[in-house]
Amino acid sequence: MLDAKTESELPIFEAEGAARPIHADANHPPVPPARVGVLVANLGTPDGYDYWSMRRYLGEFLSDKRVVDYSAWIWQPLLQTVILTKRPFSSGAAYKSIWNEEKGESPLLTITRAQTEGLRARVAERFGDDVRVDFCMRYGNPSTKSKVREMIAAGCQRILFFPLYPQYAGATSATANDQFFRALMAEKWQPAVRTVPAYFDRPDYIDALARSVERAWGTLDTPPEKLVCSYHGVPQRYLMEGDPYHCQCQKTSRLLRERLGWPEDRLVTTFQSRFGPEEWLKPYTVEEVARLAEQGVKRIAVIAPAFSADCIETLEEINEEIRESFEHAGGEHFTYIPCLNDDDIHLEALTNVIEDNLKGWIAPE
Ligand SMILES: C=CC1=C(C)c2cc3[nH]c(cc4nc(cc5[nH]c(cc1n2)c(C)c5CCC(=O)O)C(CCC(=O)O)=C4C)c(C)c3C=C
Ligand SMILES: [Fe+2]
Ligand SMILES: [Fe+2]
Repeated sequence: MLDAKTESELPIFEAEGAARPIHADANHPPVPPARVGVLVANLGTPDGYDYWSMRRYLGEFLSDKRVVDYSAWIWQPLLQTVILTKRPFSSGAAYKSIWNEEKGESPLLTITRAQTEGLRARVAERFGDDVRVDFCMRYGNPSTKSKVREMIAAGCQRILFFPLYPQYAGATSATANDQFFRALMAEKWQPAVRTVPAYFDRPDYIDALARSVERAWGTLDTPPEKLVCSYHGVPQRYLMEGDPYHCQCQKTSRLLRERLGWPEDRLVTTFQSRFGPEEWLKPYTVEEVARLAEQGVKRIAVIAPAFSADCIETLEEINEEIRESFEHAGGEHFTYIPCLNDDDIHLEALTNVIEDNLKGWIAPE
């Protein structure tokens, strides 16, 4: 008979599938059957919109050097005294206006959970029960660390980590990956891992975006004159330092326009959510929609292709502040096109991304 130690070292993927579970005894911990994990990650969100929840969340977020890369000697005193004294109030009020009161959480969390449930069902259809799908957040809860730990405890000896950002940015995809690797540092049994790259140029993802535009157009008697593609901004300097986010946003817009069969001037690419005194990627959405209105454009639609789920930046900033800027400058009809969220066509595209990235680890049934 094999002793327990030898048995735990058995190859994990035997020809016929997962290894047998090993039950605990006094000299050995339990070892569940081997599985594959898919861990979806989004940005994060505060636990509440009160001052201290907001301060904790913004403090964690804005202390991330991938997000704000100033020297800690200069940045931390400013952050801890000025910014974290004021911003939790203004951001808290913005979160309050969009909060999912029924569930006691932000829309980003509600939608990310719904996306995960949809992905779990689709992945189970394609791969059976050997793949576990869950989600985590880069900042706040559920934390990346807690979910990595759960996956390992559930027997995931291979983990596919999937930051849900169509375009790569150091401030989003890279920091999510950093946090994933940090979580692995705390584990005795480190699984084999892969990270999913940006997926903005996949035809199935572009098709999902295009269909959401066509759906919005179908609900309107008169079509908008312009579609504004508003991406979350980053400092212009990050582009100059090699971050490809700007180029991937521009390409997303081009591919979307080509898929829609539109002329160049019907779609405008802009960047939103500027923070701090530095110059960010331009044109700024809030200024550009006002400029369009001043030039006589009466009807626009705005879509936010950098966000896989609606959140404060879309529901509050675009649909309230940016709408106001357009209307104040003389615009008459503003349509906000929701993010792809848990739409079937989006989840199908994301499941395809997962399937492609699981190749060589596990095959569809
Ligand atoms: C300060 C610098 C920031 C950079 C750089 C940045 C990049 C960036 N962010 C997203 C996606 C999201 N950001 C969200 C909220 C948010 N972002 C910043 C700052 C930067 N983001 C702040 C301070 C906040 C909090 C809200 C506020 O106080 O204004 C969110 C929404 C989270 C939610 O719970 O709803 C998302 C999503 C991308 C894609 C990106 C760069 C590519
Ligand atoms: Fe942001
Ligand atoms: Fe570029």
